[in-house]
Amino acid sequence: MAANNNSDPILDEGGGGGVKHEAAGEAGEGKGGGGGAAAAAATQAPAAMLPRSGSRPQLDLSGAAIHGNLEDRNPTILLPNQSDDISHLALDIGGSLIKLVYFSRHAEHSSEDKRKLSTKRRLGMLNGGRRSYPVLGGRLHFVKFETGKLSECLDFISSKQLHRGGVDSPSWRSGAQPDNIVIKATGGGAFKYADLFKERLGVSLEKEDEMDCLVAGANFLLKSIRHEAFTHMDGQKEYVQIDQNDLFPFLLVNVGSGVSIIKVDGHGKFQRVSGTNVGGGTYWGLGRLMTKCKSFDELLELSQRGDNSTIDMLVGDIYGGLDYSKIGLSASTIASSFGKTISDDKELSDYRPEDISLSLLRMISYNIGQISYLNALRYGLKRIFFGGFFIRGHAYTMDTISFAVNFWSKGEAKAMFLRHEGFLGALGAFMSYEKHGLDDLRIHHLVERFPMGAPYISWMEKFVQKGTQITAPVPVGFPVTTGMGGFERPTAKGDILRSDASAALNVGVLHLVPTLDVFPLLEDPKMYEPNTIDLDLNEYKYWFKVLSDHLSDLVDKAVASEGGTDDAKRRGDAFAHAFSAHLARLMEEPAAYGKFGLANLLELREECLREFQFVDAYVSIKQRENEASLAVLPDLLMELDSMNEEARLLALIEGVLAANIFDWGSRACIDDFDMFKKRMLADKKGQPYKRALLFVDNSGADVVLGMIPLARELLRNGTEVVLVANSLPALNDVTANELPGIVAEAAKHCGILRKAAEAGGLIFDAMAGIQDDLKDEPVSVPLMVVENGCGSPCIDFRQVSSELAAAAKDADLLILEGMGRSLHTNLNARFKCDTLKLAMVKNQRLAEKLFNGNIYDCICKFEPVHLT
Ligand SMILES: CC(C)(COP(=O)(O)O)[C@@H](O)C(=O)NCCC(=O)O
Ligand SMILES: [Mn+2]
Repeated sequence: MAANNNSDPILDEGGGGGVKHEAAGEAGEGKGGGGGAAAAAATQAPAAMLPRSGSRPQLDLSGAAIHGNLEDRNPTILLPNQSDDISHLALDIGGSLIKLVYFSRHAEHSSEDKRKLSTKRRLGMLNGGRRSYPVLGGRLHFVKFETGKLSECLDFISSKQLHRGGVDSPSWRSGAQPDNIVIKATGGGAFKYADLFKERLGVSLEKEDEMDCLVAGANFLLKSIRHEAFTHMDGQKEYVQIDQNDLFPFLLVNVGSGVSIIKVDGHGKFQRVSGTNVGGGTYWGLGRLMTKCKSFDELLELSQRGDNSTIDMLVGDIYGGLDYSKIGLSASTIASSFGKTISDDKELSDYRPEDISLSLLRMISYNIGQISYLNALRYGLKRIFFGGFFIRGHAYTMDTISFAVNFWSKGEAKAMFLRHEGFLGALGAFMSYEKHGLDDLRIHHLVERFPMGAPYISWMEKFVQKGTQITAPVPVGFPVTTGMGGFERPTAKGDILRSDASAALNVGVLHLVPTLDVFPLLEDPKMYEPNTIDLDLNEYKYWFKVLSDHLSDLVDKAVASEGGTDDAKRRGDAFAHAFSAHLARLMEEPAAYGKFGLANLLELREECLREFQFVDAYVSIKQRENEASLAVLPDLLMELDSMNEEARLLALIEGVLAANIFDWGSRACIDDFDMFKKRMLADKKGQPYKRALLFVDNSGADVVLGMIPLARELLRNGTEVVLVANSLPALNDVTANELPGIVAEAAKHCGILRKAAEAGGLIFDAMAGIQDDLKDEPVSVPLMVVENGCGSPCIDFRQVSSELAAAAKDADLLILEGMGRSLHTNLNARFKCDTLKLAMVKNQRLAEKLFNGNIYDCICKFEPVHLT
């Protein structure tokens, strides 16, 4: 074991073997050992600040100027000399693997039509008359290659022109030659392969210190990604909520080819306190010699069928099958790794490769766990984060390390793992660019997506090549024999190595969306959890079945929405495969993509459709239903107007529920209508709500005959109404783009709606001439439309559009409608203003589970603030 001295051998080449590159979110099998010279001499590096050196590609800030009002929260910054599509690439070239992190710019070029501009102005978002401009918006991609296959990596960079700012950059289009391009790189390979990069790509590698990068990467992940760190004990993965104010100090253990142990005290403040030369490279190297395995993952896979008791000398072997309980050791505890082989009269070939692999894995994992714990003890640290590609998301490895930390610390210290385990160094190198744009990012600006399409080859090529192979394997169970001091066999669930397709899917693409905000009316954003029910394995199984059962119908609709062409059919097929693979992967390991609730699952389906270029699967169905509903709206409005106020309010609420598919025979399982009525009609007569945000759900009857008449009633009472709709299509939900057209049609039959829509800038003709002058008093309170920032049937209030956040500032009533927004999510969410949740329960199981009720029951849940 390496101690904390300067004599650790420097580990470098871990060897290659195995298959091609792997990209986050694409099919591809990761092979090879851990990262570079991380276990190099355990020098007592002084606390260091991460250096920031300038190099290209970077933002060209020359001539930068703020336009508009200097007091704006997000003032427009114009960079006249900056090309639109910038891209950064950073590398961590380790002994076994090359890790790439690259950024692609995807600025939101959303059209700023008259309606949007008018709404933004009314919401106070356009002080100074210019819209705010996202200074940074784009995607962070994570890709890895084997160091032994460096030329594949170079081909990848070259094919995507990552070294020149991406395929979309103007310099690439104009065929300009790169001159003096510098790419940030860390790991030993940054030195070793510098000439090759210059020769093949014409770029210089600017070396960044490996430890600096590891720490910067880990700190970024722990600060910015909600579900990054998790514990793994006895097969159970549990995500840990990191308190930003109580993160430091911690111990960071990076298990690459070798192991670095770093005490982290803050951003840029750390000390490499130890290391060990017994790491991933050791496991892979010894394993390869002893088993003839061709790849790291093959070796790891072998271990899962292994029985180490044929090789390791156990306490029971020494004590005649008994525990040595006086010192807390069970009979199954390993007394001496490989100890049994000394007394056997056997050759290497007499041992099963499976058993050898498991003995090796246990020996090395325990050793890493133990050394880490001793260093934690040395500095009084309770939290140890493990990273590096040795871990490989492998459940048994994590369980073994956790066991060692827990066992030796008697439960005092906690082992935690990072989902982006292998990318710490590359991320840190990325962050060493002078302008990487990540500094100001907050958790709510990042959305992780799990695309199936590869960045390397197009999804179409991939599916043509791989066809139905893109499925996840069926998990296999192992006997559980956990005992005092250890467990004999791999017991962790999900310890099956994922197949080619799914292994790559643990880390998604990080979308950086600076326009997202936390909804300001959330009572306690830190405690907020959007999902109403926790998906345990049974719930997962149930919803997987629901989604699988709906899949072929959805594919039919999606294909029809694109004209039923051959291309659409192929994409439909590919979508079905991809989504099924996601489901299979999650079924195998529900926590694979982070903490994943029903809302995430429903959103994944929509994202997957979008990935396969289905813009709006329900487009024609929505249109048909809108037209049919608009045709009966005048009669409904007439009927409502003939009622007294009290009867009308009841009819309106019932109408919303009915249109959300209401069965008249059903009962209300939560019925706060009287309380709502009291507030609306009796309590504060003459004191109407100032502004109501109505979160609308489905197209057709739901919005036209349900929510719009309810909005009209509020407007009639003098309440400003903001209709909040999806930014992107999801099922048959109405979108913010579609709503103004629907409102304009509805307004043809109703003066209240017309005046309010004019005042809110939804109808322009009648406003011609006075539109741009806000000094003119509108004749009615306004009716506005804002997008919610979502493309899902549910809503996560931690990440909403800045438009919605602005609209919320003056709101004193929220109405959440539909199952997705008020039942699957937000049923238990508390807000800072009165809230009405309206939904029809369209699922028997949920009705029973949540309310002991029945399908088609309704909820009308009113939560006035003064009662909370
Ligand atoms: C499909 C939905 C998520 C759509 O959300 P909604 O429009 O109801 O808000 C929801 O209606 C639902 O979960 N329905 C149950 C589907 C089923 O049990 O088959
Ligand atoms: Mn819906």
